[in-house]
This record gives sequence, C-alpha cells and structure tokens, in this order.
Amino acid sequence: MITMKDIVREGYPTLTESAAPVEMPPNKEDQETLTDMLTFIQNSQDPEISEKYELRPGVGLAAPQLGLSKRMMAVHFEDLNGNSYSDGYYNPKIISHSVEQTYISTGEGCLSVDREVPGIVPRHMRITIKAINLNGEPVKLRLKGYAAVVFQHEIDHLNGIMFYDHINKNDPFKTPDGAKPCD
Ligand SMILES: O=CN(O)C[C@@H](CC1CCCC1)C(=O)N1NCCC[C@H]1C(=O)Nc1ccccn1
Ligand code: NI
Repeated sequence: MITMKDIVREGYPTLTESAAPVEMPPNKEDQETLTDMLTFIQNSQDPEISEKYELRPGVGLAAPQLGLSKRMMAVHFEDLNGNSYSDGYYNPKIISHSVEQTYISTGEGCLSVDREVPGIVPRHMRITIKAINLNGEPVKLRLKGYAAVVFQHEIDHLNGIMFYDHINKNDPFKTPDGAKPCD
C-alpha cells in the first residue's frame, strides 16, 4: 500500500517535469499503480487507517508525486454541492475552460510540499476534461468550483507545475479581478 514515504517532496525531478502519456490500453502495472493511488487517497481520509499509517489526508494524488513521470491521477472527495468524485484517470486533458476564475480562500497546500506557502492560487472556475478512467472508459467531465480546482491542481502536477507557481509574487493575497472563492 502507498504511504507517505512513497510520496516525493519538493526538489524531486518528477515534480517539475512534464509527465509522459500512459500507453493505452493501460498495462497491468499502470492499472495497479492507479488503483493504489485511489486507495491511498481513500485511506488518507479514513480516521483509523490515516492514524495507523500516519497518512496526511488528501483529496487527490498525481503519479509524479510517487516519482513516476506518467500522466495518471486519482481523486476522492465530495464538493460543497454534495457531488462526490472517486476515480483514477489516465491522460486527463483540459479541453476547454472559463475565463472566470476561482480560488480556495485559504490557499492551497500539497502532499509533496512540507511547508505552508501562503497566498491565493487563481484557477479556472469551470473546466471540461477528457480522460480515460480507471475502468478504461473514455470520460468527459464538466467541473466547476472546488472540483475544478482539485483537478487543475492534479493536472498541473502532470505538467511539472506546483500550486505556488500561480501565486502573485508582488501581492500573494491579491484576488484576480471578478474571481469568487469556491469554498
Ligand atoms: O496533488 C495532490 N495533493 O498534493 C494533495 C492536495 C490536493 C488539494 C490541494 C488543493 C486542491 C487539491 C491535498 O489534498 N491537500 N493538500 C495539502 C494538505 C491538505 C490536503 C487537503 O486538501 N486535504 C483535504 C481537503 C479536504 C478534505 C480532506 N482532505
Ligand atoms: Ni499536490
């Protein structure tokens, strides 16, 4: 099972490089990895398991965070409208997005970043994503608000982008014009 020791931290090369597409149909090894990634996120939110294995609770994980430069990510969370997301995705691609932006009012963190980095992380308010899910089915997801933020954070990892790369250097707490918080 994946635990915190398997998660690479800032400075590890896969966190700042562009990951390679996963060969489709996925081979056994990639399927096992993506399944383990989803299980880790679920475990991290389970009070007993997360305590027992000292897991930091998370809502998403991308393969580069395991030192694997592959375009795979997993999410497990419920958004504020009660929509729940729990799946793994191969080769996710944002095919369209709103001009309107949003952000998490308390900023973002990352399981690969062992420090607080204060500031607003501007994200697209709405995104449409195409991907292949864990069952190998092509999916098209229309996401907005918190769900859109989570998926953008994970897809950024596949492109070697960290959340703090988006924080305004001159005024970290500047909110982008017209942007509303998603939480
Ligand atoms: O790439 C993936 N990551 O780095 C894990 C991140 C992904 C989220 C950060 C902002 C949007 C996606 C993550 O989940 N976190 N960031 C660091 C510590 C907190 C934790 C978190 O938000 N936990 C959480 C939130 C709600 C409910 C349960 N747990
Ligand atoms: Ni992260």
